[in-house]
Amino acid sequence: MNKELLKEQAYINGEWISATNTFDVDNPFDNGVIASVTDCTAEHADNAIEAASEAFKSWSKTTAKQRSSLLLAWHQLIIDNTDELAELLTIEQGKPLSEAKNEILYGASYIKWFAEEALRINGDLLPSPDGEKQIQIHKLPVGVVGIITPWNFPQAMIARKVAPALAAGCTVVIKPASETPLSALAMAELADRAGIPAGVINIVPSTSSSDIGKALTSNPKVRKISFTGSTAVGKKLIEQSAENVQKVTMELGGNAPFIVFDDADIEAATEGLMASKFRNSGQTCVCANRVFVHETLYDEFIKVLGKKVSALTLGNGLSASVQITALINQKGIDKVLRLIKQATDSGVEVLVGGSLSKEYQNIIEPTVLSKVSKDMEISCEEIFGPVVALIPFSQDDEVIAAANDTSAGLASYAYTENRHRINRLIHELEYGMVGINTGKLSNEMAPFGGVKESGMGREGSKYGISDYLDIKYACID
Ligand SMILES: NC(=O)C1=CN([C@@H]2O[C@H](COP(=O)(O)OP(=O)(O)OC[C@H]3O[C@@H](n4cnc5c(N)ncnc54)[C@H](OP(=O)(O)O)[C@@H]3O)[C@@H](O)[C@H]2O)C=CC1
Ligand SMILES: O=C(O)[C@H](O)CS(=O)(=O)O
Repeated sequence: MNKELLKEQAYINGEWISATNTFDVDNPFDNGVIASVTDCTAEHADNAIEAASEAFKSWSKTTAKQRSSLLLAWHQLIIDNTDELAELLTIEQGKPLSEAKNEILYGASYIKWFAEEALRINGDLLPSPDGEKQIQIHKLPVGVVGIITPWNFPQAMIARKVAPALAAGCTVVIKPASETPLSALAMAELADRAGIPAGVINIVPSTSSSDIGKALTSNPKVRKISFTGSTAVGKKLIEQSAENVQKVTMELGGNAPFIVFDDADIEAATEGLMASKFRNSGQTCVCANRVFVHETLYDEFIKVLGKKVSALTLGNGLSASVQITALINQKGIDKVLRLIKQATDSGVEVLVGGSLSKEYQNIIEPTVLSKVSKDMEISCEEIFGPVVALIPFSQDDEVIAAANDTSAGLASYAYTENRHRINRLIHELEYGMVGINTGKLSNEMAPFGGVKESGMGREGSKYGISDYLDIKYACID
């Protein structure tokens, strides 16, 4: 592997910084150690915040064109280094190389999108009630942004936050997941090569995540927190951010319903389910988590689906054509096996898979569970593994109520050709995103985000940059 982009130090104020302690990063497939990374403390975070605060003074005064061209230069370097970045991502996160390449391009698409959006941050000139004063509206960068990201998309989740932040004129301090810091550090190296000035992007890898989180939320110089991860941690960060009334963007856990109605095309619906469920071996917050299938299609559906799931290939993400790979760590494996066991102990039937692979220690077999009930733990928790939980249903009212019976509200999916039903689902499904006849929602031009306990704010699209801007109103007589 090309080691040029494998960085093991923190990146603060344009410098690569070592520390007394380091932590190991291992390959989820075989638990082999691939790097030893600087283990930052709260003091490093404080230094990074100071650097970002100082850099903000000049970065926020650059022109939109200057920021746009630097983001485009960064985008191009990421594209030019896609293969190296993808290989690094696969060895630290585990996903198949083909998916890692897609993630690099997906993350890069946000950088290109917000390079363009930087040029469209427009204010307003409004009429005043008395017709005599001038009402000016200015959109200004919020300031230093604290960013905390998860291990499941270690490059794209950073790009999806840093791109709008920099486009708006903000500067950032990033704590990547300790499972997967290498992708973040490689992106910093390419940002440096692109000419993004020192202090604009700072990265503090750390195993002391709560200390770094407290350093970010307790410092009044940090004006915003952007987080993707579990709802539990998101709630803590929202609570902590209240101390300095920081803005927050939260992309939290999901529990996506995937509803197959009686008029659905079974071939299309099973294809959509495969795409939604097995991406990243089921470790995404928008994976189909509960699969409701109309009773009239149920037997045919499980036959078609079972064949496709049984054909999935398992192995090392670096091997071509592998589709299902290791889960991120033992904690993730234990959680999925616990949910499967609780379901089977309650009488649920295993149609495909159901246990740890006999050939690969950290891979769970792609699994299909039949006749799951909506009240089982596997229906109430985010599975985060390659497991399909099938729930039969008969009435529209019943399945919409069941789909909404969760504190999550991120992604939802339905397969039907009935226009009236589609209109009803779009209005009645309590989710930030609804996929109709598709299992793939995410792209840079759409507003990604949830409602209820799946978070707040939107990432991507023309809406994504407003989370990094303040509105200033000037009244001139
Ligand atoms: N919505 C989404 O996209 C995601 C949802 N999840 C959900 O979260 C569950 C747990 O996954 P996991 O990766 O452990 O997610 P976590 O929420 O635990 O971790 C996400 C990020 O938050 C950091 N973190 C953890 N605790 C704190 C804290 N107290 N203060 C500040 N930062 C903190 C982590 O650092 P550290 O490196 O120390 O863990 C990591 O960088 C998954 O099973 C899934 O249900 C997970 C990932 C993505
Ligand atoms: O955190 C996640 O799971 C990602 O946001 C999902 S996606 O944006 O890659 O679909």
